[in-house]
Amino acid sequence: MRQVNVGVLGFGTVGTGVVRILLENNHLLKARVGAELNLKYVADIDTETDRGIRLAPGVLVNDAFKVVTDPDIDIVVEMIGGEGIAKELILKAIEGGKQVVTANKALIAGHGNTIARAAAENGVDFGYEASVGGCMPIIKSVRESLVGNRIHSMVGILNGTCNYILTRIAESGSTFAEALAEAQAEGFAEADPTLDVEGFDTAHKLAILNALAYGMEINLHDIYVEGISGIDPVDIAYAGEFGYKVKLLAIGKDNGDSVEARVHPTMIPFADPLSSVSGSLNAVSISADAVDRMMLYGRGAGMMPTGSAVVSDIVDITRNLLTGSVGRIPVLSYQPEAIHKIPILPVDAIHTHYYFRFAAVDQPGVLSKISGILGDNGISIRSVHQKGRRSEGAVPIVMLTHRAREAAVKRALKEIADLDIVSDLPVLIRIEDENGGE
Ligand SMILES: NC(=O)C1=CN([C@@H]2O[C@H](COP(=O)(O)OP(=O)(O)OC[C@H]3O[C@@H](n4cnc5c(N)ncnc54)[C@H](OP(=O)(O)O)[C@@H]3O)[C@@H](O)[C@H]2O)C=CC1
Ligand SMILES: N[C@@H](CC=O)C(=O)O
Ligand code: NA
Repeated sequence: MRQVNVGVLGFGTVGTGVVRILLENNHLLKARVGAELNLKYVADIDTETDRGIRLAPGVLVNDAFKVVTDPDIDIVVEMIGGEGIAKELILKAIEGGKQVVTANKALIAGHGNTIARAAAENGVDFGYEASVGGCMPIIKSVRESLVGNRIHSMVGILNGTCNYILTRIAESGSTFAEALAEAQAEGFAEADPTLDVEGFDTAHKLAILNALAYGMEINLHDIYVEGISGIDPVDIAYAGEFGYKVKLLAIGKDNGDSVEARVHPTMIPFADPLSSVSGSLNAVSISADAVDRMMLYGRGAGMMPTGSAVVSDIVDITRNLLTGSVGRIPVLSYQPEAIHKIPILPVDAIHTHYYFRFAAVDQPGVLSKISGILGDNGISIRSVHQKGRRSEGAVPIVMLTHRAREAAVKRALKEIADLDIVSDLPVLIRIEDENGGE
């Protein structure tokens, strides 16, 4: 039986999950793959910490470069993270003709075009299923299962940490800080958790999905990103009164000549299946011409779910090695010469529904002034709700709108914020609701 030598770089949360699956399910993998997946090296700068796994003598090393330059290594599994040494190691491995697997979405979102070109030039496979949606086979679905479809849109919950935090605030009354600390303790969060809570991790994943779905170069720079750190629990509570949940969504849509790409807290109706995705779970709803709608759901973060996706790439690549079919599936889903720069629609040009909350002085005429400004900017109000007094002298006024253009909304909110009768900056949360009226 052929032996395929695997070297794992980084023995942290995900690296440990990968090693556990490779060792504990070794017989199962052998029976399914028809090859021996031999864990030749695990490299980590910390070789002292006990990860609860017994490795054979000589397997644990502290120099990742020793692994990528070892002529016997067939597959390098980069589990270090970040855009520094990880990029150097991956490119060195590819240039040395090794197959590479990673879960590093920050690196792919920032340098995926270069890495994909290097992989094609060197005739190697580059697997990154774990980089989006953890264990959910979203990369495989877009690249392979939906290959015959024109994809209209992808709307997803792609960050386990944010979804965990929003769920804990809504359902257990936890504070933001408590919920984040729990997510970190579970191993969901990035080494720098601002990547999670400010929406950048979700944007990394959306940049990857848009490239795969639309044949565009990976473009992180033009994605509109707003995280959850500014979310006030009161808006989560009001959302519930209107039949909405607040989720951090990644939204990618084909608009013909351009692509919509945005990440922001969004209100979605209880009837939308995404609204019941809780905790660290992820889900993506895809709309495409042949399949109509398809949804994927599963654990988006954590040691074993993410490890599962990494092992699926190791196995795909091993099968390609065994059958001489490396390079069968283009790294970025399209043939390199068919990948183009496609513009991302500026967020000011989008049309959607909105939730606003104003802190207004409790006096006659306030409502008519606010609604007058909205009307002058062509924004049609769906409903208005005056809530109980929240702070001394200020009354929360909550409004839901029909579909409006973002540029007009921002202009109107600026005019309203400048009124003497309005204290605090108005709160804006976008709504994705097919039944929200035109
Ligand atoms: N955690 C999750 O649920 C998910 C993570 N990912 C991605 O997976 C990757 C790994 O994440 P995660 O496992 O959480 O991160 P961890 O921080 O838990 O693991 C990274 C490991 O790499 C080690 N390391 C750092 N520098 C080197 C080096 N030069 N050589 C060898 N080892 C090194 C770190 O050691 P030390 O701690 O001492 O610095 C640490 O043990 C990231 O790209 C992340 O974005 C993707 C999906 C889910
Ligand atoms: N930090 C990420 C890990 C998986 O990609 C998350 O919370 O989803
Ligand atoms: Na995945």
